[in-house]
Amino acid sequence: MVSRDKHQIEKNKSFFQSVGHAISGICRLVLEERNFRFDLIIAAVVLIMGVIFQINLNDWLWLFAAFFAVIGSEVLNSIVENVVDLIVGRQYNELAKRAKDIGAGGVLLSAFFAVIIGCLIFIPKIIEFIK
Ligand SMILES: Nc1ncnc2c1ncn2[C@@H]1O[C@H](COP(=O)(O)OP(=O)(O)OP(=O)(O)O)[C@@H](O)[C@H]1O
Repeated sequence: MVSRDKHQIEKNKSFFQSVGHAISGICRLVLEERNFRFDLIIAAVVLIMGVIFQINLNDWLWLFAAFFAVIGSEVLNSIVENVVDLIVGRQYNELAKRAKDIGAGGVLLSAFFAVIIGCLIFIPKIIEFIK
């Protein structure tokens, strides 16, 4: 979704205008970032598993922390990619590669954290279920 204030470069005039641009940014993430959509699908599956296994409040808090760690790093990675592309355009640049690879590394680390949280919460429950 493209913002209605297409050519605006001044500061937002109201809180609602700020929120509108923020929602437009989230829509861009969903529509244009494949990995972000993948994260949302995984989050939906984990949410369903949490309901099925009736996990407790503490487990839900850890899952939300893991979810927002991954989403946060995806957002930062997308910002890095866009800013790098804005600066270097479509030409190879060693510093551009470094910035993008580090951004991708941050996402990988947060995904690793989320997988550990998911395993610690669900593996005992799955073992209990199949016993
Ligand atoms: N301008 C550039 N100069 C050098 N290397 C680049 C440049 N643009 C991209 N790369 C390399 O290509 C990789 C992928 O690029 P980019 O992050 O733009 O693609 P992507 O498919 O959107 O990545 P992701 O899967 O993380 O969303 C980067 O991690 C980097 O190694």
